[in-house]
Amino acid sequence: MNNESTLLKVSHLSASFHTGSQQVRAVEDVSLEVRSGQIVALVGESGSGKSVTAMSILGLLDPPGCIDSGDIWLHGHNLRECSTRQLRKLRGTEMAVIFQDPMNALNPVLPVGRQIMETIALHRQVTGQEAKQLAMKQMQQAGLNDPAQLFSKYPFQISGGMCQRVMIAIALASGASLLIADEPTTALDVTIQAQILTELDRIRRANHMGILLITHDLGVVAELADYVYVMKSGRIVESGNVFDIFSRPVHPYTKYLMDCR
Ligand SMILES: Nc1ncnc2c1ncn2[C@@H]1O[C@H](COP(=O)(O)OP(=O)(O)OP(=O)(O)O)[C@@H](O)[C@H]1O
Ligand code: NI
Repeated sequence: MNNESTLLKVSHLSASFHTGSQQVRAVEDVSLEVRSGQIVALVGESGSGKSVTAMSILGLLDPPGCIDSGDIWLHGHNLRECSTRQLRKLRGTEMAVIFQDPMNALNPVLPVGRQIMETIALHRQVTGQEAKQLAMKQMQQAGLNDPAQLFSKYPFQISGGMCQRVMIAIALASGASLLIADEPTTALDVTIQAQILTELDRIRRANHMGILLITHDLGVVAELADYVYVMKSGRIVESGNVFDIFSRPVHPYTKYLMDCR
């Protein structure tokens, strides 16, 4: 996996929240890399800055949050120099995101099949009929076995696990090479969690996607991740390939995390 190309490179990223006269640093000098086909885990206690890191990469960190310094490169794009409009375009084509709460991430008043079709129509010249066929194909790819039946359902009519699969289908339909998954299974039933994670593992192999996986669950990290970054109080305190991190954690905080398993 070492000779895979670097997809995402974050260097010396700092971000903070400005409220009144106060400035609170949420992310401090974070550097990380994701390669094609790799699952890279970002772990750490609640409030350590994992989501702020993810939102910064996605260009979705809204005021009072802001990036103070650092560089974010995706493919050849310097994301820090992109306009809001360019970033939105990249989110539909180069990078995709799935969140903890898939039901809220979807548009509540649009059938799920349409939402996948819209993504397809964004960057492919296809007829409505072709877009529909492609959407159904992506649904199948994301493990939704009866796409024809699901196509016209609204998000509230299907389960959380299915909503997350729809989000995955949208990510696949976008052709994104980077997927950012922020606690993608936390809100789901335990059995469904495993299925969704297996799905992520499968699509990174099949589609050669790079995945930045934010999770609290070290069991998941051990099973899926190739590389791990450990965050504490906004900083990366340890990183390494998953085998090294688990067999000989160096930083006391990493040891502590391991003991909490
Ligand atoms: N909307 C906000 N306003 C002010 N400060 C915020 C806001 N969101 C986050 N922060 C600050 O940023 C820090 C990092 O938050 P972040 O959401 O990245 O943590 P996290 O590692 O994702 O935690 P969790 O595991 O609970 O999701 C928080 O401790 C908090 O101080
Ligand atoms: Ni978070």
